[in-house]
Amino acid sequence: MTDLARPVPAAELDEVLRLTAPAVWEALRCQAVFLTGGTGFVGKWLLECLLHADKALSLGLALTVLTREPDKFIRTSPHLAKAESVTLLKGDVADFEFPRAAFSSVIHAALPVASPAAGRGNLELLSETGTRRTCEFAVACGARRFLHVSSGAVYGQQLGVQALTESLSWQEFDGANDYTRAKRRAEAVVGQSWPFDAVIARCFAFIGPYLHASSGVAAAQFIAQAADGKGVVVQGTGEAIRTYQYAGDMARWLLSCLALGASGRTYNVGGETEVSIAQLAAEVTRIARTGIPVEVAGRSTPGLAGHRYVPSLRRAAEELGLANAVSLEEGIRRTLAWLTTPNTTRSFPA
Ligand SMILES: Cc1cn([C@H]2C[C@H](O)[C@@H](COP(=O)(O)OP(=O)(O)O[C@H]3O[C@H](CO)[C@@H](O)[C@H](O)[C@H]3O)O2)c(=O)[nH]c1=O
Repeated sequence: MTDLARPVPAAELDEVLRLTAPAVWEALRCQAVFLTGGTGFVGKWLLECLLHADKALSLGLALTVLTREPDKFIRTSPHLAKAESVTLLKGDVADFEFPRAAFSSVIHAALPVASPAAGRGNLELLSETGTRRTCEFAVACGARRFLHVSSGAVYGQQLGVQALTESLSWQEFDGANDYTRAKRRAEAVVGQSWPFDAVIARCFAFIGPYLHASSGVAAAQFIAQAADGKGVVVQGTGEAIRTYQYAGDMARWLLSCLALGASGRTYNVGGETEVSIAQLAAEVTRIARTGIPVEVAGRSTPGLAGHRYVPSLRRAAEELGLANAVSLEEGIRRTLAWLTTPNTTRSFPA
């Protein structure tokens, strides 16, 4: 997959650098950061932004990325994997050998990977095991800060709730799907008593470079179809409601959570503009100018997050001063540009 190697345009990384509170970069100065999930969508964006800031601000960062397939990461993302301040550590999050180095921060962004043959409950177990292993490593390496990249999926179905707030609770046996249960289990591990500052970021839905159609999520598929000049096909009825945050905003928010989040606190990370899946398909089609009408297949495709998946962003705004800078329209434009213009260097309005 050659497109994996296409970096994020420098102008976007400059934008993240400019919009991030200086206190975030100062908190990260001279840090040794250990990252699980560094080769996924979230992890690659964090690496891009950290490497860019490291260079621009001479932060003196040392970034260690745990990966099951270092060779593949080197092959597909050499600009990240071979960066001077990046070290790759081969291993699985469930049982990796602890390196003997000290780290100041740990970011746990790894998703549990369960084979399709794995039985029910396996994803939960993997999620818990990997998170516990990462927390134990954070203790062993003396980390002071721990960012757990969780998901808004933990809320499950909250009927009648307009915007999901961090203080909402859920019943353990509420019929939630495997993914939701796995993410809840991971949060429960992070919530135990550890000797580091743990901050939980609950990530919602995103668009942007590195989100590939193969991820299976609707937005990535729609944008990829349009980028290929094809008509957008909505598999479901298109009635589900989502908000989408642009990846650069996501990375900026996550780094702010890591550096400035209160210990033991949870923050939603997501977009604010509500769209139905059908509206999203129409918007992608309009912006890409394919001229091909959206097809709504109306098949049963429940998605991972249920009908309404809208975060309250008040806590992130009030406590961390965070706001989204990239609109849904601009985010779609940038994602299309990334897919269709290799190594694009175009700049964006401030
Ligand atoms: C793939 C696909 C989905 N859909 C529908 C099903 C759902 O009602 C809605 C959204 O589905 P998806 O985008 O697949 O998944 P969704 O439930 O939003 O998953 C969200 O929540 C997940 C759990 O937090 C996150 O991991 C995802 O990043 C995030 O997008 O769109 C379509 O109409 N057409 C499609 O082709």
